[in-house]
Amino acid sequence: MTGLAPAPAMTDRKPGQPKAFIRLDHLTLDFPIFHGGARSLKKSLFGKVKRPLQLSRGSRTGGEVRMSDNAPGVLEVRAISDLSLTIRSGERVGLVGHNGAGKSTLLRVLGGIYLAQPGMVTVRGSVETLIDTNSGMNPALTGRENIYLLAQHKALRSAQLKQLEQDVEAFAELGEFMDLPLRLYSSGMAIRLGFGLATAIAPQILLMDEWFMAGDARFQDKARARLANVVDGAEILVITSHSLPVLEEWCSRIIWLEGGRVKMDGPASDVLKAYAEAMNAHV
Ligand SMILES: Nc1ncnc2c1ncn2[C@@H]1O[C@H](COP(=O)(O)OP(=O)(O)OP(=O)(O)O)[C@@H](O)[C@H]1O
Repeated sequence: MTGLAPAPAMTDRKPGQPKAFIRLDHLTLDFPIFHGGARSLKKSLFGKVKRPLQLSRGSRTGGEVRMSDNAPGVLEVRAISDLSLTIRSGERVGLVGHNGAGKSTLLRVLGGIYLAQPGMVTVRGSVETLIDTNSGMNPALTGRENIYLLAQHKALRSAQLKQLEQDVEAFAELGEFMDLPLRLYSSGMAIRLGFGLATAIAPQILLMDEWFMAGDARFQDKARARLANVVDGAEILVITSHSLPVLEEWCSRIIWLEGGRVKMDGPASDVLKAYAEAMNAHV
């Protein structure tokens, strides 16, 4: 079946380009809580104690709910807290942690979607962020026109454009819908195209959320084969997942986050073992 063919080894690397590199220095990221009932929310969260509670610290859900240091009276969720780490070319990194530990937020910071507040983020190399299969696509355009859009964005030459078009068309298997506007696609069809586009060109740094793999069972098999090819072509992989087998298979290093901080960072086998033990102890 044509759709099972892996992605071509197309990369966006230029000759002489330096190796990919990620460094975070003392990164903190707070989300202010803007809510109609913020006053009553504040009362119920903080009213029962004399000084502000660090509500979520040590618990297994969410970041720390706190009063803002900068905006008096404003509540915020501290999703990332004073985080420092370095990821080098060749590393395959998995992020684990409880719900609300900060995994997706960290991925978005690395992808430039969220800006660091205090702290410094250095990301060297081209980045592809596989978080949402719809991102970067224009629903008013046809599938084929969306392929041209990507080619334009990546400044591909015409031979590369042809290769990209053939590859995505074979993968997505959309038939005549390839020449119809995206807004007419079912969600599964849009995922096929979005996934095909997002995994057509291997970046230096690949950031991936586990939700990106969602889809029907047959599509998942195809997607895995294709993804493996793109991961091989990338210098750095950072993936968030709750699936330990997925992390075991894909990652050499695991960073375990808890309340926006690093709880453990090391070889995948060591960290996953400790993490699984901690999870079992909480059941
Ligand atoms: N856009 C946002 N606005 C406000 N708070 C947010 C936002 N995104 C995340 N948060 C908060 O930041 C904290 C970290 O969330 P994040 O989505 O990074 O966690 P996660 O580790 O990816 O969780 P999960 O495993 O449940 O997907 C949570 O407490 C969450 O409530």
